[in-house]
Amino acid sequence: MASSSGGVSGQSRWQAPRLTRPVDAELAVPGSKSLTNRYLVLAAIADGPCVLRRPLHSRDSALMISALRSLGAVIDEIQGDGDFGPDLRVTPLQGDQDTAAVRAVNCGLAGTVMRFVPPLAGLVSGTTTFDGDPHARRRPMGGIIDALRGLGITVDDGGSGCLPFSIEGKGHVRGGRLVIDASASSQFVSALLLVGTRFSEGLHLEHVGKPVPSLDHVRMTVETLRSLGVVVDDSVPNHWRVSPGSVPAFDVAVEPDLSNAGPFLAAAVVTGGTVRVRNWPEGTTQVGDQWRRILPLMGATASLDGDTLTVTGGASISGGTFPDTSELAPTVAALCALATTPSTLTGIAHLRGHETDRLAALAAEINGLGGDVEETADGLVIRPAPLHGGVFHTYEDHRMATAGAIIGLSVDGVEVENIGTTAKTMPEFPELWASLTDTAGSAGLADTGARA
Ligand SMILES: O=C(O)C1=C[C@@H](OP(=O)(O)O)[C@@H](O)[C@H](O)C1
Ligand SMILES: C=C(OP(=O)(O)O)C(=O)O
Repeated sequence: MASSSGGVSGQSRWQAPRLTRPVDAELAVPGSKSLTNRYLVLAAIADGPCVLRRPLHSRDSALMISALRSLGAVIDEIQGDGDFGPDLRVTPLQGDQDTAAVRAVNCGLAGTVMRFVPPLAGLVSGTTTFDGDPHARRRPMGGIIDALRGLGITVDDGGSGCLPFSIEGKGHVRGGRLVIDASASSQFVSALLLVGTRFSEGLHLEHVGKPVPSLDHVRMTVETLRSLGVVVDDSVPNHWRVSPGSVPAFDVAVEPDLSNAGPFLAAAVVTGGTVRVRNWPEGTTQVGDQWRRILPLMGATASLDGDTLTVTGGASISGGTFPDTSELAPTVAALCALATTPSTLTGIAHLRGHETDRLAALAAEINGLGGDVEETADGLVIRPAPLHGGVFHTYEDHRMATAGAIIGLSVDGVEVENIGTTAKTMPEFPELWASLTDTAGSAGLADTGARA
């Protein structure tokens, strides 16, 4: 298990395994980042101790655990049956924190920590400071800072609208009606909904502005709350009403991270092979379930038999139009860079505020390997072009690193900078990728003749 909450690792280069034969592999992937960090926040405000089974253990979950501990939650590792680390028992925040102490939260580069924890800190008496990695200071935070002020919580951000900032919690929040602009990140909405039931008047949140991106993640928040008995009304677009109440103690199994299954499924598409992912949920709110729809558009087949998703690549990769791919976009873009026909990715302007400006990064790195990628106002146009080897820079972005690995499967000599950045949500990536690529016999960098 990797649970480092420290800084990012060094900028070493990793030779992406190059394959000339189809993969044939079966694997399980670690728990969902989005579900793990939602359940952790909800457990911290629950009525009694909660258990998370098969949670994610990664930098983002470790940062969330540290943040919740600093606010007063007790989080213990307990024995479980997962392949990727222990289960977690969470004893919620008590009302008796030391209000004189200043608590410091390191958000790293985790959107879920920098957006989900501040509203929770507003419910705790005393000062909490928030900061993160250098790039975290450039990620959008305005919706959260404005919301906290709208809720009567004092925030000192030095006028920046970004990290770092400090919050003076009063130990209670009245709540009620609140209007925000969540066009930069769905996480602004999720953050407020997650704790809204603990506001004495609940929460009536309204979004005004350009559309909320990554709406699947808001639906995940709403369904997660409902599954625990919290009453949420989302029947009117851009309005969410959370009834005042409490979160009953819970014991949940965390689904595998279906977004992080993407690069492995992509390996089947790139090599014309087959990849089976175990423990695929029958019903889920994860955006990664979209792989079952997206990969067939690229010429693959995808079938869910019991709890195993099987993807088999076709004779070549077809490009297409891919709207609103959210956090799947870097994986989709990597596949499009290897496709035989052009592709357009739309509805992802907000990716400029992710771990890095993902539109600029994908265009620069794919073009650096000879690709033909153009940035548009809200996405990318990717045209077929013969790719060559080179360094694929990753900008501390786990999904850039996995995008480089996907391209490296069929392009000689791709070196991915800082593969360790995958520890943000999947520290096991290099080892799982090695086991996957071994199934086809890694052909080495000098080999030629891959299908794609
Ligand atoms: O709530 C969540 O767990 C997430 C919401 C999305 O954020 P944005 O709305 O900022 O894209 C997504 O991209 C991120 O990876 C996880
Ligand atoms: C955008 C992402 O992460 P974060 O939760 O840090 O926003 C992501 O994982 O693709």
